[in-house]
Amino acid sequence: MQEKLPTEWADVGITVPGHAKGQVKVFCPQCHDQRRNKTDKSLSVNLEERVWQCHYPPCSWSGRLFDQELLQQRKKRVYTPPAEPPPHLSEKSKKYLNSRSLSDNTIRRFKITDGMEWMPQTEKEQNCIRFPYYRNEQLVNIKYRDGAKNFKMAKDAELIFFHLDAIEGAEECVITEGEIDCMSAYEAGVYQVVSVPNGASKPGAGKAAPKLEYLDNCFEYFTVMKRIVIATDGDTAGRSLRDELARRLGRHRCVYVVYPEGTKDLNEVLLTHGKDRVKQVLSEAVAFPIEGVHTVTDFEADLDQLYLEGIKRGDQIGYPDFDKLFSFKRGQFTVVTGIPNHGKSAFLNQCLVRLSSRYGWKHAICSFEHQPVMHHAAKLISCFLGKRFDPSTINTTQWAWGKLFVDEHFYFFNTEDIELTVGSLLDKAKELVMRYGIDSFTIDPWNYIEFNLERGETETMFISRALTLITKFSRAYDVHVFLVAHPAKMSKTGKGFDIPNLYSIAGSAHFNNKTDNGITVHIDEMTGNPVVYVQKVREQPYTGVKGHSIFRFEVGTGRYAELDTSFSDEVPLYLDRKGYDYGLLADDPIKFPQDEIIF
Ligand SMILES: Nc1ncnc2c1ncn2[C@@H]1O[C@H](COP(=O)(O)OP(=O)(O)OP(=O)(O)O)[C@@H](O)[C@H]1O
Repeated sequence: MQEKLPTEWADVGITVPGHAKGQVKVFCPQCHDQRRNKTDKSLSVNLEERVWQCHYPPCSWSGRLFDQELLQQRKKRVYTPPAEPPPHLSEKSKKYLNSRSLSDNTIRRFKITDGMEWMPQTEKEQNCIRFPYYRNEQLVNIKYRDGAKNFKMAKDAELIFFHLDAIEGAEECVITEGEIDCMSAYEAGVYQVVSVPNGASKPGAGKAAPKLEYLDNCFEYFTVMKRIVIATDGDTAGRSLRDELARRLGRHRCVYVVYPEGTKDLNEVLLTHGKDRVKQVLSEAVAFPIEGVHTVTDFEADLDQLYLEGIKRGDQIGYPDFDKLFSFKRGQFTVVTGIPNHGKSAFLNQCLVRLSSRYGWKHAICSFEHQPVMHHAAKLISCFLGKRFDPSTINTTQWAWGKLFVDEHFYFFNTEDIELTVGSLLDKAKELVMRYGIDSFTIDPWNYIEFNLERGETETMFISRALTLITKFSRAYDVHVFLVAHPAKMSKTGKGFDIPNLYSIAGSAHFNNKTDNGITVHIDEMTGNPVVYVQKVREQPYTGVKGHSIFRFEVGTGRYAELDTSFSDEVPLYLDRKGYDYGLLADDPIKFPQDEIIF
């Protein structure tokens, strides 16, 4: 089925006056023909947000336009390489590069040129240095940088590493945070060096980890690599990029640069201390702590950052009560338990959907309960859209949107095809970290895992070993692992089944001792409401605290709403400007000022 997501007003039959700005009222193409009041412009159109809503209640048609560029980039991956720029470099730009200790030879080697270019930041043409990006000697992209350090990449061009051809077939390389640092390493005689194309974005609360689209596009260049020296800047943003690069490329083969006092990147080292020191700094790069014994010196910079910024709360999924109890952090291990059919998987689905729609989390799911995986995808689409899975409730536009959303954020294991030991599931998850940068991994449920007991090992000993492996994986790969586990048979009192906790899980008390967090989903038999109990929080009170939150469950959509709040029946329409660039914020209904409603 080839649906087209609307990108122009004409695609949805809306006519807006050419000069219109802000918010306008127009005839609704869905209901105007059937209306008796032909003068009623019942459709409110917000031209900036690119959303609309009909205020004639029987119609209530609403929707949003999609960003053509975003869709092209994301779905079709159609890129347009820029034209080869003229080989001109002004004396002024050359002087600037020379002043950064870059020789004419290096400037020529990297084919640096300059020329006038329209810059969105200043809204005028500026003289810009052009850093060309090649793959197989073909120009793929250009970075333009003006004198005030504003930069932009070529329009619709593919994001790849700068100087990529230099690492083809290499077993060792250096990755820098900018072109000048990359050229500085080259200047110092380190030739297998590349730079990320768009620096490091400043991390912030509620902001997703840096998205390394360029790594997805160049992944094969790193498959044979044995040692990767990460030379991002020594500031907070640079460290965050460093950590994500190492997570994606595998910490075991990555080392990172520690800069001499008073410098924060390779170019500063070159300027201040010269070429030999650049080489020395790169050769003395230190390993990421994976396991073993550490001293404060090993992680001093990160510790200082913790001191300055404090321990951060994790990502909150947007339920006011539940958010006070619990937040989600990568690198942790959470067990979800509850009596069969009380909604463990359903609640987890809802959490995963919200973590994606709010923060862009990507999830790998090994679910034995949800097979074939297509059915699971359908449930997630329903939950995301807040619509029953039925063509009469989900129109083709919403359907296309839902598919795009699940396609971008979920990777499903086909449980028929894989060995079901903890080791092999984690190996598969490691692959997905490196290939797609997954943020969470769900195993649902535990009792399908094969117990491959070692000689003399009891079931309890095996569980302990398996949970240790999972914890190590979550820490080393900075992935939140969700493990759904059933309780042993629960006893029943007059008020219904007892509420299970981590000690109730069949097999071992290790489920309590060896996990970071424990959540129970339990239907209160007196009220029928699902109640979510946060039973254990390792990082109390930072990640959360113990307590419970009462929900309602919408069977048709699989959505949860807190007790006194309503289910949003709107397709999420908002463009989230707060940081996450996918532009979807589920459950936020479109808002128009009430006083503008005209019937
Ligand atoms: N609170 C609820 N009210 C009504 N139906 C529910 C509720 N919670 C879940 N369900 C439905 O019950 C079925 C089982 O839910 P789910 O798989 O999430 O439960 P579970 O606790 O994970 O069960 P199991 O232990 O068997 O895997 C699903 O069809 C789901 O839609």
